[in-house]
Amino acid sequence: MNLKDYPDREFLMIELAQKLAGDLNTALMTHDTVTFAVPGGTTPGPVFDALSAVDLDWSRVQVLLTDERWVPETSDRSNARLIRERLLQDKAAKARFIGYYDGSDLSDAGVAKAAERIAPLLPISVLLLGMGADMHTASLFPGSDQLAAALEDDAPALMAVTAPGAPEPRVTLTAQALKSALAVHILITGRDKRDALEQAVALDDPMQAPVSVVLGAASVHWAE
Ligand SMILES: O=C1O[C@H](COP(=O)(O)O)[C@@H](O)[C@H](O)[C@H]1O
Repeated sequence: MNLKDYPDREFLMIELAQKLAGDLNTALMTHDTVTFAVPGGTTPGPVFDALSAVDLDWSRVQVLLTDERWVPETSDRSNARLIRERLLQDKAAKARFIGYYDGSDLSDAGVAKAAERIAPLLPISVLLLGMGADMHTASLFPGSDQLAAALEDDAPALMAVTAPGAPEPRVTLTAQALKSALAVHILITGRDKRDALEQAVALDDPMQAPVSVVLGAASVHWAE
């Protein structure tokens, strides 16, 4: 793991946006289209704001979510809503967004269809992940009934999962889809998440600390 410590959050968000833009540009040099997988949640909004203004060939960028809460975009818990409002703006409005939520009840058949839809977009070219203070990443949650299956090497790329204590079901990219990404960045802020990161490194056990599946390959970007 490569840990980058920034003097403050504003600097972190701008620097990380530049780094992601550089990785996307590099991928665009050798591929007609590239896949950019991004998290939802409360942390990445400012990175998306900065990235949306960057001049790159967004028309060849396919944006996927690392995970989604199974709610419509009218909900402020919708990760797709965050992506539309903060990333798919300005220059990045030309990117193609492939969301998961389709208004159906979350069924195995529905998730299998969504997994089929994203299969041609894999492997991920550039992956940005968040992490919770409970060491979850994407929607791979410690204590989730589906975690062991989602960590299997032969798991489908996308699975329906439940997060302990969360109000709605979710879908998540599984460990194998995340691990196949060519460039991996994790964005965390605050002392509690820095402590959680250190705990994840010490545990080195994906069942207790799911984020550890990607730590070996990741650059972790942190500011207080
Ligand atoms: O529920 C989620 O949590 C993580 C972390 O979110 P944050 O609010 O602590 O930044 C996020 O990466 C994931 O995409 C989201 O669905």
